[in-house]
Amino acid sequence: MDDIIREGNPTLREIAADVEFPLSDENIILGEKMLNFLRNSQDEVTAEKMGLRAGVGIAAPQLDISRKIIAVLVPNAEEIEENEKGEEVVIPPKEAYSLATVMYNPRVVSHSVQDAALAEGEGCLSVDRDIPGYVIRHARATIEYFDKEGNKKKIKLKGYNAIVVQHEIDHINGIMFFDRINPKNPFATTEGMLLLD
Ligand SMILES: CC(C)(C)[C@H](NC(=O)Nc1cc(F)cc(F)c1)C(=O)N(CC(=O)NO)CC1CCCC1
Ligand SMILES: [Zn+2]
Repeated sequence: MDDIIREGNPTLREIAADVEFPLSDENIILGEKMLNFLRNSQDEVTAEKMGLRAGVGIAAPQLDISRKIIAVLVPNAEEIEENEKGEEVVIPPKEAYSLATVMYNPRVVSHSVQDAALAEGEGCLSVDRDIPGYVIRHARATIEYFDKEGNKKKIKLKGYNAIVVQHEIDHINGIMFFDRINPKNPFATTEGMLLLD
């Protein structure tokens, strides 16, 4: 999985192919490998050993495979509380992840008029440079996709989950995050835009 291709590789600018159903074993295994890559990258010990940046999402084109497959793994934050002795106590989240899935042929079927952007801007596993600016995305988006059993799913996303999934769906359509930064004023905001921190 360390063979993540970098910007400049034409595959990142292609519109990837829809996957066929029933899924081939190859496409099922590929999805599992992508999700495992994200798990490994979020495990400090493994990430340190493999020199990985903690990933929350990845798209098949980033592995030089031009197919409409994405994997997302968004961790829920743990709570830090103080006990009666004033000691900090770490409370693990009820659910480890707010999103943990492989999506086949995902697409945005509807979205809010309102935009949103991460206040910190975005990066990308395929981009080895910092590109400042607000990446203008939909604040809320309804996503249709197929799961590995071939079931059609429809989910409504908002907040950070909406950002991650839009970032990955962009990859299977040949769009990079910096395409969505205002070239004249990278920190320009649109009417009513949400800034997520
Ligand atoms: C580019 C990189 C910095 C590695 C980014 N990671 C990331 O956001 N890590 C992260 C954030 C958390 F909130 C909690 C956590 F556990 C880890 C990322 O994976 N991506 C995915 C990517 O490049 N997919 O192609 C970029 C993000 C920018 C906005 C959405 C995804
Ligand atoms: Zn990316």
